[in-house]
Amino acid sequence: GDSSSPSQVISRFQQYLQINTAQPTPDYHLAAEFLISQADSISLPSRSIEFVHGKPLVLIHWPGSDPDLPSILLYSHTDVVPAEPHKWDHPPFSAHLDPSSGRIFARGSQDMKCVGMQYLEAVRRLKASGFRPRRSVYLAFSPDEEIGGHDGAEKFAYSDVFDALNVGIVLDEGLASPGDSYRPFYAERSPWWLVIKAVGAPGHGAKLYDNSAVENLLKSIESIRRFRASQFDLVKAGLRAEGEVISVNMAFLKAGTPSPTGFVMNLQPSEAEAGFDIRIPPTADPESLERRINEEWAPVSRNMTFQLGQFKQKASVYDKEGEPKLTKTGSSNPWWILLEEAVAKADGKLGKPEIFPAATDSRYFRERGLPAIGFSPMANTPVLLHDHNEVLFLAASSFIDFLVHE
Ligand SMILES: CSCC[C@H](NC=O)C(=O)O
Ligand SMILES: [Zn+2]
Ligand SMILES: [Zn+2]
Repeated sequence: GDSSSPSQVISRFQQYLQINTAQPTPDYHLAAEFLISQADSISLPSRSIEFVHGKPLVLIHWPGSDPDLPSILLYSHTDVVPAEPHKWDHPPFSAHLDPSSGRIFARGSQDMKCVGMQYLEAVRRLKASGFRPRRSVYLAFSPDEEIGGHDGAEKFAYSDVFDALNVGIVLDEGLASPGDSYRPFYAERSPWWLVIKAVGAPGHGAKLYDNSAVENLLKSIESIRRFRASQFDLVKAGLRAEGEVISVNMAFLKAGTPSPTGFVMNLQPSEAEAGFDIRIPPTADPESLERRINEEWAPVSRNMTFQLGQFKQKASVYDKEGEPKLTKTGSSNPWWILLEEAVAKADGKLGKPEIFPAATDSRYFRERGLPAIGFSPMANTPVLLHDHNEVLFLAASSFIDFLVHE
């Protein structure tokens, strides 16, 4: 039948969702094969590029009538985070469609196979209507976002292939909106992965003494929790948005002396360690956080040391002058105006520009000085990315309407 009928659109979406591209062993080749077949079916040239062996990036080209103009890059990642199947109502790679509620259950339904498919379906529809864009449009489907993008977006953004595309604007992922307006993102927080370690004298489990490793670590944990609460309070009071505060969450806690039956109970361990996922908005002062870590969270005076991972990411959010890299919003950015107009034409509401709370591949494009807007059009939808029972509400998300209006 009509290749643009809703059931065909949904069935193609399901096919994409059924490809298991979960980290750490994503089936990138099957995904690439599927995406290339989609490009073929709308007669668009495509290629699969392996910046790193076994990790293809699929690049699809819709040539514009004025190819010298800066192009539009519709960007998405093909990998998804792992799922625990027994905790889902439907298997995470079944793409189960519940016909009564119009919900599709799948890992990647929100993050971000829905967006990748919307690009393709929008192009399919526009092309069938006879529309030809003035600027060239590129669709990039990239690997490894969920593990940092180093073998995907980062290599791509710094490649000759990318330079030759003469990209003027990048569209990438955002978040679903529990309310009825769609959420645009103009920046993102920077991840710092902090491990703090305390050492101290071991001793009898019955003895009260100062400076044990666990006591030293717990003092830090208390201080970190106070800071976390102060940030969270700003959000709860409505004074700051989620992306505007520093988040700190414990990722692991490690201490104890192993024994054949578990842990030695009457020995206070000589080492204790904890790991934290910290996210810093581009508007926060990284030096003051580093000071806090040095003086309060891992002070030498308490026999503590620390390690910070993902420091590379820091450079992506601040430029060489130390200024945060934010994509301009509102009337100072003609692309922003176009997005506002497109959403309005599709009878949608656009929310306030937000800072993305986690990391996306957009940072590599912003780092290259390009504007990048995070936009995953799903209104009236709970934010379920990385969660159990990740779902897309077919009726609530405008699915493919927006891009057709752009
Ligand atoms: C810093 S690499 C990890 C990227 C990941 N992105 C989405 O969840 C994140 O944890 O934000
Ligand atoms: Zn994502
Ligand atoms: Zn993700």
